[in-house]
Amino acid sequence: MSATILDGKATAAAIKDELRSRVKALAERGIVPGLGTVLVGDDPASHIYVAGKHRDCAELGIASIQRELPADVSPAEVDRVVDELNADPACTGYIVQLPLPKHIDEQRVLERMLPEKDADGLHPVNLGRLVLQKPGALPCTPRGIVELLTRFGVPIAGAEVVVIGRGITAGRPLGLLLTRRSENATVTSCHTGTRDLVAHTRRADIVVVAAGVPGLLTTDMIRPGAAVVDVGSTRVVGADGKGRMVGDVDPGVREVAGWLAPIPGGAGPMTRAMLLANVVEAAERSA
Ligand SMILES: Nc1nc2c(c(=O)[nH]1)N[C@@H](CN(C=O)c1ccc(C(=O)N[C@@H](CCC(=O)O)C(=O)O)cc1)CN2
Repeated sequence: MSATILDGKATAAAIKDELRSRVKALAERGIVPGLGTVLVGDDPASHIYVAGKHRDCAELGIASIQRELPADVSPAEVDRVVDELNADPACTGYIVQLPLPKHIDEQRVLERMLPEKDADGLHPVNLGRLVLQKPGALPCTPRGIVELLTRFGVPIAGAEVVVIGRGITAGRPLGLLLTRRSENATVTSCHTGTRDLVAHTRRADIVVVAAGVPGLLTTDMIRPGAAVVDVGSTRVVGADGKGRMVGDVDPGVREVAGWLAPIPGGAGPMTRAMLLANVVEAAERSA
């Protein structure tokens, strides 16, 4: 039996429709949310993601503020741009696209942002709020995964969830989100160095893979009927010389899993939709 596909593209489109009316309601009160982006360097994937974020904003009637900086920018210049967005009243929320070039300290830049303008939920204050189960912006990929599972009726409360990968944008905050009282899952945080990884994944009701290792999760590693969410995406060049994205989940898993959020078309589009939700919610809160 083939898995039910957790269609992130269609779900993100439905969420955008829901947000459109909320942006309209804000506009009727004279409030236009404005999303800022800070993009440093020439990483082609980052350029594509940021362009997608601004396309989404244009579709919904959210204003866009774009700041692009060269790969060899000085830390002081990045600080200056962050300070500028912190002070700009037209920018109601913004993100710093990750990863940053090696010579820029990511954590220092995130900490310089005003927590109330952090549209990505990656500022330490917002991550602390997540730990404390207080309201605040949530990281977009974890929020999108929980939303996707919920909308497709995948049981989360009481579920055994294994998250492979502990990065700051996906794996680590996802574990925190799923163990909140409102989600109530039991989470095991694994990584590529976990001893006997398969013993963990085989017990799980839900497996989320965000390790960036193509094909890491194979058919024999999951319980038949489990839900699987692919988050890791790696660009590879095929025999035809063309580039394409591959996930951390082996294609055979589709035949064993009960549900599958694939790459592409699963968690990625939900990440974009949740950024919009964070921006709209922040504007509603400030109104
Ligand atoms: N500041 C942030 N940086 C990064 C984040 C983030 O949430 N905040 N997440 C990722 C990149 N990202 C958004 O920023 C992102 C990644 C992937 C997708 C997506 O829709 N992917 C497609 C496939 C795309 C392709 O084929 O090229 C999919 O899965 O269908 C959206 C957003 C790291 N940095």
